[in-house]
Amino acid sequence: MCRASLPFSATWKLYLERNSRCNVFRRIGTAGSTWWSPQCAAVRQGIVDMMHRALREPEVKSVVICGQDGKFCGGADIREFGAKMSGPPLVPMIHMIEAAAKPVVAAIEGVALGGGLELALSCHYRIAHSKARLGLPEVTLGLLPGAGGTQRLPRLIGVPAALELITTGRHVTAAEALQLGIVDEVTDQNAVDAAVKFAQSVEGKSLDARRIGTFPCPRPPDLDAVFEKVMKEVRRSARGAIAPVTCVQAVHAAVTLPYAKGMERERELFSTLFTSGQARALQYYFFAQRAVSRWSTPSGARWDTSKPRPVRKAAVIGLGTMGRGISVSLAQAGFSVVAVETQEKQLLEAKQAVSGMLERDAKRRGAPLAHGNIKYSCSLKAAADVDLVIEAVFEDMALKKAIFRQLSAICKPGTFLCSNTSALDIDELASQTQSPELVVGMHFFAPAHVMKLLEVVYGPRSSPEAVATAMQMGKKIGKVSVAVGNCRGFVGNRMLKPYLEQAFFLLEEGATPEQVDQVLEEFGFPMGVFKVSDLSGLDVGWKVRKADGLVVPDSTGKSARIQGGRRYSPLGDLLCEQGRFGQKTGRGWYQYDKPGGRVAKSDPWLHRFLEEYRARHGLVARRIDQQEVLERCLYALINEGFQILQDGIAAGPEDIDVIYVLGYGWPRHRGGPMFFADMVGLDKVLDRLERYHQLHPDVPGLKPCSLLRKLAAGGCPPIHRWREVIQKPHSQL
Ligand SMILES: CC/C=C\CC(=O)SCCNC(=O)CCNC(=O)[C@H](O)C(C)(C)COP(=O)(O)OP(=O)(O)OC[C@H]1O[C@@H](n2cnc3c(N)ncnc32)[C@H](O)[C@@H]1OP(=O)(O)O
Repeated sequence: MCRASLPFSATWKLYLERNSRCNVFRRIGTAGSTWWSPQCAAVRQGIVDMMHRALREPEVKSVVICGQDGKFCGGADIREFGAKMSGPPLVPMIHMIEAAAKPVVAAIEGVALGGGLELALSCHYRIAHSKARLGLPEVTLGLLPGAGGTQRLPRLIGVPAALELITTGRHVTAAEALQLGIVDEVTDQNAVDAAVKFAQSVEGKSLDARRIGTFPCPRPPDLDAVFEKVMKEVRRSARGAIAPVTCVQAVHAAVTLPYAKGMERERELFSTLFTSGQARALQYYFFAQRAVSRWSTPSGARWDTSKPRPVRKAAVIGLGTMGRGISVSLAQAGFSVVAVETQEKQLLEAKQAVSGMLERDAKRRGAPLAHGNIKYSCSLKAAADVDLVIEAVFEDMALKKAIFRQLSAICKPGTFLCSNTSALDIDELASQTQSPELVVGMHFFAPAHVMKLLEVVYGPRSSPEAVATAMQMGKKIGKVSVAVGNCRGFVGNRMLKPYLEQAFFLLEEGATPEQVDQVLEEFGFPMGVFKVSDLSGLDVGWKVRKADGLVVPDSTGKSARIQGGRRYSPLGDLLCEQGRFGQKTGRGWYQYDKPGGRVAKSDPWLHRFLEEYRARHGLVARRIDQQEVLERCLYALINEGFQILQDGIAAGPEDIDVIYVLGYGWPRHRGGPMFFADMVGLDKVLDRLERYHQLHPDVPGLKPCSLLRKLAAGGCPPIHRWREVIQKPHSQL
């Protein structure tokens, strides 16, 4: 028996067990990480050498490949993808294992992902621990499984199931893997011991039927129709991402070509993806999503020095759409929840709605119901003994202030008071309380129980403990929490403002909502800016603009287009004055078949309205090309992102990018707005902004931010080096 041990990324070691009785382990190789690094090369070399030796030595009858520290293999080290590959290549190694004349068994504990699963698929048998997860997540990194995964998996589990796993990158449990036929056995006991036992039980048996590469690929009878349908669906949901489409092409090759030719095709397709900008973007995003948990604030508070306080019981104040979603999230994560709504009728409605949401979700996930965790009350006093409160009432500063004053008097000392405000000043709320250091923002995104993003907003007085507690709370309820500073709109909504503003200006200059939306959707947003506005309700922004004094009594007059010396578009206000609030009224930038309708249709009324508006203001419509639409909307948003970095509101570009991908539909395969700027070239973004600002000097949002100028003047350093430039001003304070 030869036992080769393959740990995931931390330390790679390879052991030889001469025979299972004498248990002599010999270390063959140790490495820092995975397939691509020189250390990985040592691992591959170790496997190759060990396999040769195991096959040569007559006393070795079978081989078990297992991981170290309870993890089989998480696949390639993504950080090493740029490096030159050395050592034995992966694919021949996999073929060598499959061709072995002695049984090779994979003992899968922890994870078998990507190249790790492909290695397991080259083994003759796979035994998994019941808690193991398996998958081919390459597509989420802009790649395809390039070590035979696209050719072997369909041969093993059939084309439809393989297509689903490969194009989504979904991880499956050991139980599902068994059901699908990916593994041969699942055990609750020690998987390595089980694999050793299994290997001994199959010693000497024929392996002819165990080499997946030799299997014929099952061919669906209606092959063309199946692939046409899948391709259509994948193209629709990929929104411009190339990897899922390429994955389908690779699986198609498995069905239509002999194995060796299919492998060649897989390699060709893999190479095109490997060097693509989308793969770079997705791999950047993979690390960005992990980097945001290592938060820091300009005052020096940090994730590794700030200790969160335990939270067992939390209150949600205000049970509108957001409060309901937040209550559901908390209850599902096992928190005791006190849900407060002051009006009896609304409380009852909310209770029914929350119960319905919990029931539907429990059914969908096959999980137990979390009803028992929620107590409903009409009184704020019910929050007296909670550890943390999330206020989620209307976006009205006076109302929120009154609630914070009351909560400060009612809640036990030390209770964290959080607001779900999407834009209002956290410091102003904190100033209403006796302990401003306990106040932070927890900005959820609608629907709050579904959306993965949480902006945790620290004010100048928020304690590191309060930030750490809110960040940890977010993690516990399954959100990706991003710590951001306090300013109007924080990061996400602040950047949205110049984006929306440009969209309005483009309409004034001759574009239509359909044209602007089409350009943005082709870029990869699920919905263009006007469709999103219709969905969220045009009255929301109108209310804010009114509160800001931007909406003048006569929005049709000439002066309405200038506010505070800068260009302003009253188009949104004019629509609201007509009662056009979007989907909810059946009319907005588009028309819908009924109030609440969802399918946006072009509205001739709106086009006439735009023409009349332009005529009234002496604006001559011009032809606006796609490039201008995209650049003006996106570069204005990106420019605000640089300003946010300069102001220290976000600690790094990763924070902004994660917020935009998870909260605002920015296409993941484009990495996020700041990554996109890096890809386009900071000098090019600067140049275009300068040009647009020259043409529109009354639009401050188009004036390039000095951080962007500084980065461009400094030779456009790559995005991972921006922090060095950003952090300098803070360190000099
Ligand atoms: C021919 C082609 C051959 C092979 C192609 C491939 O194999 S591509 C890679 C396929 N594998 C993956 O995509 C796995 C990605 N990782 C994960 O899904 C999770 O990290 C995992 C393994 C399930 C562990 O999750 P957990 O929540 O326990 O930890 P976390 O995600 O926070 O990760 C811990 C740190 O490890 C870093 N890391 C994880 N995976 C990789 C990787 N593949 N390469 C490099 N680094 C990886 C992760 O970034 C964390 O470190 P940090 O410093 O915090 O960023």
